[in-house]
Amino acid sequence: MTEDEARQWLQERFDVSRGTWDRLEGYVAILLAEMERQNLIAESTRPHIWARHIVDSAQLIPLASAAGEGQWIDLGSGAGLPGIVVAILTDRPIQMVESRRKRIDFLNGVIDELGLAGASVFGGRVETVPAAKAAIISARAYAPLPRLLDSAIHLSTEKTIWVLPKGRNAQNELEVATRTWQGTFHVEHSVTDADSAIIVAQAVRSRRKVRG
Ligand SMILES: C[S@@+](CC[C@H](N)C(=O)[O-])C[C@H]1O[C@@H](n2cnc3c(N)ncnc32)[C@H](O)[C@@H]1O
Repeated sequence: MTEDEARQWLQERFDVSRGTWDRLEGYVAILLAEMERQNLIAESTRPHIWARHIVDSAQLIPLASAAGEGQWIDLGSGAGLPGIVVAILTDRPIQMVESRRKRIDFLNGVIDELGLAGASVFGGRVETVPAAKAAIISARAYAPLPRLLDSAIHLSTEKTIWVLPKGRNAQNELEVATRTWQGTFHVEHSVTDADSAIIVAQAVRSRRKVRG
């Protein structure tokens, strides 16, 4: 996908208004400027930021469209991917979880600068976020699936839709995870990278028996 195709994809999928384009472009500019201070995205992806990061994040939104009302929680948000993109393109309240101080400050700065009223940051480890009932949970390049589920199951209910972009390892990670986790899992193709996949899951629960 070229950068032009990426913008076109966004326009067609989200019917992006002028104000929303301004925010997306504002976010890209802030992110690239911050790269002088911290390494937020791989240097090699800089010229392809719209396809590799903005669309790569935005494609999660339609995959979670069946979710009920409630919060979207994004684990290990880092640069704000997909959290900030979701906050710009949807009205859903979103909480980004990030443990590194410099990244927490960056995310809060983006929220302030772009006026993203529905977005907030939990500065700390995912494992320490108070129990919640997220409508949607996302995690991009945060942790392998078994560890990801272990760390965040307390933020979910049976209704939560999990949207989890993965590289080539999606099928392997799924096989390992389903030894200890059950639920409805399926794998979607990524629109930005033929080799990548997105695991979409619901009704995730542990197979481990609770001892009486
Ligand atoms: C490889 S980066 C990916 C960032 C972003 N999601 C993206 O796709 O560009 C992983 C991020 O997860 C954060 N992280 C890792 N383990 C975490 C944990 N247990 N709790 C909160 N954040 C965590 C790291 O600080 C880092 O910013």
